[in-house]
Amino acid sequence: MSIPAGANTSIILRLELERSTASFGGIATAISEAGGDIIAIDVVRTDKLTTTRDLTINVTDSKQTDLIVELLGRQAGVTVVHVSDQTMLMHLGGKIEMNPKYPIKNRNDLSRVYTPGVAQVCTAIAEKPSLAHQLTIKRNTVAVVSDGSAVLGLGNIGPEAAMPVMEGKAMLFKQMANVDAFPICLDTQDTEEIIRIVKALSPTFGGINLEDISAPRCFEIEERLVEELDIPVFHDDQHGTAVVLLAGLLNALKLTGKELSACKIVVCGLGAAGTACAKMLAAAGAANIIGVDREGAIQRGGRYANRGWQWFADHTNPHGESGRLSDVITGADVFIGVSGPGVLQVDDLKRMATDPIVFAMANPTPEILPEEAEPYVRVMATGRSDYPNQINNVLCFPGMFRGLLDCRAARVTDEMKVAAAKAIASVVKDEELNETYIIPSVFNQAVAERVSEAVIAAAHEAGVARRNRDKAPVLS
Ligand SMILES: NC(=O)c1ccc[n+]([C@@H]2O[C@H](COP(=O)([O-])OP(=O)(O)OC[C@H]3O[C@@H](n4cnc5c(N)ncnc54)[C@H](O)[C@@H]3O)[C@@H](O)[C@H]2O)c1
Ligand SMILES: O=C(O)C[C@H](O)C(=O)O
Ligand SMILES: [Mg+2]
Repeated sequence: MSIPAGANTSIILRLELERSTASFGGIATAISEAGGDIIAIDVVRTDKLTTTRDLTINVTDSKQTDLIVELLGRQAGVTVVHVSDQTMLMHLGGKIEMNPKYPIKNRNDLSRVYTPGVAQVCTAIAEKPSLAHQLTIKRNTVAVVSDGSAVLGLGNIGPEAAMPVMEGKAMLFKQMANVDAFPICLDTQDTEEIIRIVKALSPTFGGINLEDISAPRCFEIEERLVEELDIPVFHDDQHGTAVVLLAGLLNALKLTGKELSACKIVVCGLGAAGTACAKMLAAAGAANIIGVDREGAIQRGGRYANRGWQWFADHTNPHGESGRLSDVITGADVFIGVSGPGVLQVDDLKRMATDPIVFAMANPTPEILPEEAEPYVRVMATGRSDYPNQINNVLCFPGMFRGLLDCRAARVTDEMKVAAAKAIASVVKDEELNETYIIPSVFNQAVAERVSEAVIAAAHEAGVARRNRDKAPVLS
């Protein structure tokens, strides 16, 4: 079992201790020497010779766990019976389940929810398919679709391994915005096949949230589905990320007093998230964006087979800067990382402009760890929940879909995204704004509410809303 660096999880160690030889003081010292923090001790059983205890210990990564087990193994009279991880335990059997809205208590109920009564509802929908929005789960249900090709920053780990992330997204949809979301991980990474399957699934759903599908395939998949379906399709890693990034950056710039249009912004990792973030920043007025991927900076005027990179060649790097990240970071006001772990070094930070803003958003491990970066940056954010400024698309997708479903929007427009970004930014009041509070907490219920209201207003303005909010559902 591998726990990513800085994951800060808890493990439970079951220890069998020989009463005559084991020293609890020695055990506690060994754990603390390894960097672990004991937070609970439970006695499981005792007999004349031995005592068995469960120790709950906070650890930061697998190496710490391994060291604890090794040091305890050296203690006289101590046997490590097993190690379990609380994060793994929370995933036993998956994280979500389906529940009926009503109990079926008698034959009368049965004949309404099922045969024969249900036939009346089926016939009504067959005569008027749009009634599916009122008489089925379509009204409040979103498919979270992944092919497992770009799961967090873990890469192409396949559909089964993607499921825990998609289940987590479904939990967040429900908790933040009361949207019923269902994880669907596909055993194909073929663009045409994904489009065909999602189209075939669409009658069940009121919206499609594409998740963790790698660039550049994700661009074509989303575009075609938007064109060919009459329900909203939203690639979260592109647009959700871009929305939240813009919200955080607008607030961070208020602190540094710099104008977006005057900032040099380096975007590192030009995949789904990086391309969408750069497009959003350009639309908001950024004029000096430089995109960097593994091979270095994208050159203005260059030709690239990757259509995301071609956008960078056509629209960014106005001064023709070249080289690797460590070259183009010189003089940058803002670093946006959506690439992978450890890409940014402390020396790079030292070459940035005054009051640097660093959003190291790769998950689960950021481009630079906050504790390394903090002394050299003015505003720091990561994508993770264990850091105060969490720039994560969870601040967008629940409220975005709540709004889309409520007004039955046909699609997501650029205006809706900008409105969502401003709504998120507005939750942090100017008088509250500071270096460790540029973006609201994901637990702030006002976020999803404000995002959905902003999305509904923008949908009506753009003429893509198909349901007036104040209207009661009509059945004919
Ligand atoms: N915080 C958030 O809300 C959020 C949202 C979306 C994605 N992300 C993170 O962003 C990262 C990318 O996600 P994606 O969906 O865009 O994936 P993707 O596969 O579409 O793109 C990743 C890109 O990063 C590049 N890259 C990887 N390592 C690099 C390195 N060392 N230097 C330069 N470029 C590098 C790849 O070549 C690729 O172009 C992941 O770590 C993901 O977890 C964070
Ligand atoms: O899943 C997350 O936490 C954010 C984002 O969708 C990612 O892929 O990293
Ligand atoms: Mg994602």
